[in-house]
Amino acid sequence: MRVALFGGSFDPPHHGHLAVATAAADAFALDSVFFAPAGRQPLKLNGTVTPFEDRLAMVELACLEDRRFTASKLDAPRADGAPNYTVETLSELAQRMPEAELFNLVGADSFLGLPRWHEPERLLQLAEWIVVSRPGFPIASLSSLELDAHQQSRVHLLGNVHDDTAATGLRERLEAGDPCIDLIAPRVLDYIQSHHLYQ
Ligand SMILES: Nc1ncnc2c1ncn2[C@@H]1O[C@H](COP(=O)(O)OP(=O)(O)OP(=O)(O)O)[C@@H](O)[C@H]1O
Ligand SMILES: O=C(O)c1ccc[n+]([C@@H]2O[C@H](COP(=O)([O-])O)[C@@H](O)[C@H]2O)c1
Repeated sequence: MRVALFGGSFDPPHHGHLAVATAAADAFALDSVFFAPAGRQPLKLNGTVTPFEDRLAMVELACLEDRRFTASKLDAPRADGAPNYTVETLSELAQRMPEAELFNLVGADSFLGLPRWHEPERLLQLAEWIVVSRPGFPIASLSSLELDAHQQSRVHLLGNVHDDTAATGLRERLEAGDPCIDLIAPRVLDYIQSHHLYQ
């Protein structure tokens, strides 16, 4: 089994997320991509616009778009209110699936923040990383991270995604009454409308 963890706020899940997961699954022959909404993102402790339960429900609907995609509660809010550190999430996944080849899937913008993540060296040991291009965050800029040769061998760059969808812009457009039909999966859009999110 080749399995990727794909963490994010998913507020809401959008076309960019699906493009990233599809490109990674195709290029790396992934059997499963686990979309894991973050309960408390360690670098965004002020929280998300939308409660975890709604983000998880939207991710479950978005994951119906491809049979390789699965919604995961691995990053559900912790009982003690602690942040969801990816190093802990990947360790948990490795324990649950000891036979799996593990990948961590991120966009180039997230990867540029790696030095500020909890235990970056261990993060690169626990999984191979798939880093996907995002407009405005050129793959070339990733060389500024100064990884050693072994770490570099654990990081795979995927430069064929050019999708400029971002959740922040979508939230603004939804709030203004634009349904963003081409950028959000129809089932997710139905959920947003029936639960009066982003109004
Ligand atoms: N259009 C995109 N292209 C490439 N990667 C993306 C894209 N959208 C999101 N990602 C990646 O998906 C993961 C989860 O992203 P997240 O849920 O925070 O969405 P976002 O659109 O970046 O949200 P926001 O605008 O609120 O910051 C991150 O690793 C991010 O880099
Ligand atoms: O573990 C950390 O220190 C850490 C720091 C920043 C981001 N992350 C995770 O990276 C994923 C993408 O986050 P973001 O906000 O960059 O889209 C999400 O699952 C976060 O929980 C994790």
